[in-house]
Amino acid sequence: MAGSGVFEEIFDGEVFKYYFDGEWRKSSSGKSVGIVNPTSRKTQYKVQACTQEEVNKVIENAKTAQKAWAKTPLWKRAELLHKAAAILKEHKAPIAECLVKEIAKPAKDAVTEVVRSGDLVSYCAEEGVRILGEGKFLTSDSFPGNERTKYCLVSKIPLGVVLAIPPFNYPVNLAVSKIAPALIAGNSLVLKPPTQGAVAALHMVHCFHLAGFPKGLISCVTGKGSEIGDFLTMHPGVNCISFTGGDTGIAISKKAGMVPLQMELGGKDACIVLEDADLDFVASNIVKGGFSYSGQRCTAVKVVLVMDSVADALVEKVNAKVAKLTVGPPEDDCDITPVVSESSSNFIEGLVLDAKEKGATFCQEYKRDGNLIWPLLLDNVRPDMRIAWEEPFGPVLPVIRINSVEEGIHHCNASNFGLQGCIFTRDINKAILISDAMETGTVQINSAPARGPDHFPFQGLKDSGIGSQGITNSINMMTKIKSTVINLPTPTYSMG
Ligand SMILES: NC(=O)C1=CN([C@@H]2O[C@H](COP(=O)(O)OP(=O)(O)OC[C@H]3O[C@@H](n4cnc5c(N)ncnc54)[C@H](OP(=O)(O)O)[C@@H]3O)[C@@H](O)[C@H]2O)C=CC1
Ligand SMILES: O=C(O)[C@H](O)COP(=O)(O)O
Repeated sequence: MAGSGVFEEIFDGEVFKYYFDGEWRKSSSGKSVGIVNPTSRKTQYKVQACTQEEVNKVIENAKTAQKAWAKTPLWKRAELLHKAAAILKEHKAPIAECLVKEIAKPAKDAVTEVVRSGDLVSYCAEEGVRILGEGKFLTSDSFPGNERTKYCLVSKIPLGVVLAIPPFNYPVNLAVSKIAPALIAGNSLVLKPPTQGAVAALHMVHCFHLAGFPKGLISCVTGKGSEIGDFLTMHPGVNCISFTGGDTGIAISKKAGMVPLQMELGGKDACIVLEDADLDFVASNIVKGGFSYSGQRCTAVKVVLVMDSVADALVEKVNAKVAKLTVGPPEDDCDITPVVSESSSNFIEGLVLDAKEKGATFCQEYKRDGNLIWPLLLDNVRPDMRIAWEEPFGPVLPVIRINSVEEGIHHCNASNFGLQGCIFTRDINKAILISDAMETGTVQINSAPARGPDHFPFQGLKDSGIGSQGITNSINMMTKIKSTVINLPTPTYSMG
């Protein structure tokens, strides 16, 4: 059960505590924030509503802890991360239980998220000792007019305090994807978890606590993003922000100071299907890509752009598979579970009603019970419908019929988003041409979009983000280059 066993100290019996200076504490605000279970729609857990004063102390503390951590040998940092990864995996069951209750993630996927997170932390430790242990050596004589009198030693140094803000859909995995690179690179880390998913994140942080990281190096403050978010992101003590979420990220990037930003935001991932594609294979990918975790993935297939000549056949195959999806509570490991909140369900319903009014073909009857929305394929969607452009973040997938590849590319590139896209065809030459023309951070050929494996670069163009994630890129992003130049009194050429 959440907050029991080794996790007892993170819970006061009513409210989960926040983590500061290596200890679990209650906020002086005396206030808490409720976390509503998307399935029961009742308050499941409560977390502390931290104050600005507490945020100030956490950041001050993180600053001090970072100085000592930067002097800790790289292999020791890696050793602690490996330990945290093992503890995380050992306690996958209670953490997964929180994911089921807080964000209605299907039971098996919840366990997978925790295990994947442990693997990510270990991989990051290994990658860190390799790439941070290497630098560059340059000599001056390669630039015109110079003799070989200067040796430049280039290394990577930490940034300081990294602020990590993950979204609700992967509160553990998208938290460790920021925590592990920050720590291996010698930074300290302040985590502000999403409210839905905060309790799973607090359990994950306790695994780092149990691993024995120095006091103050990792902290976790809870509270509503709308209340403490701006204070955190605009705080002068923060040296880097790594954020994953929706449009909030655009607002943060306008307000944040002169600090490096890593922003992974929304997407409208297009799936372009050509006439020669294997339609059974495509249908499986569309159903998995569009409906897993009820479409609440930034990398979900969010619009199908299919050549008209094969559209009827494809839609029939997709419908046959949609009919087999199980719908119900996450505890039963159903394919389709309630979406995260009532406001999210209402938003999705708004997109569905707009499509209905404008004449889309409903392949299934629209059905909703509370936050549970049955999977729905909308055929013959046209560009004047909101669902053609907006991200439902739910189990509703639009199909747009196209008459040329150019039409598909045009629709994809007219979007404000540019996260991922995918192409299905047996013609690899055509696939490469289309991939090059698509304005997205990643294009998958013959597979639905996906972020993983977690060491692959992951980035969005346009409103989908700034910078690139993936283990190696995140480590690099959370460091700065430092040069030390050795100046010699006389030129020296090797072997000369
Ligand atoms: N590209 C990618 O990698 C991914 C993108 N996403 C995108 O995220 C969205 C869904 O996630 P969701 O959690 O709803 O996204 P939000 O943008 O609503 O929230 C993300 C995080 O920001 C916090 N937050 C809210 N307001 C502020 C603020 N003013 N300052 C700082 N932080 C704030 C939230 O806290 P709180 O919960 O307390 O409000 C949460 O921790 C979708 O658009 C999806 O596409 C999701 C996953 C991956
Ligand atoms: O948050 C998201 O939606 C993820 O970044 C997508 O991850 P996945 O493709 O591995 O599900």
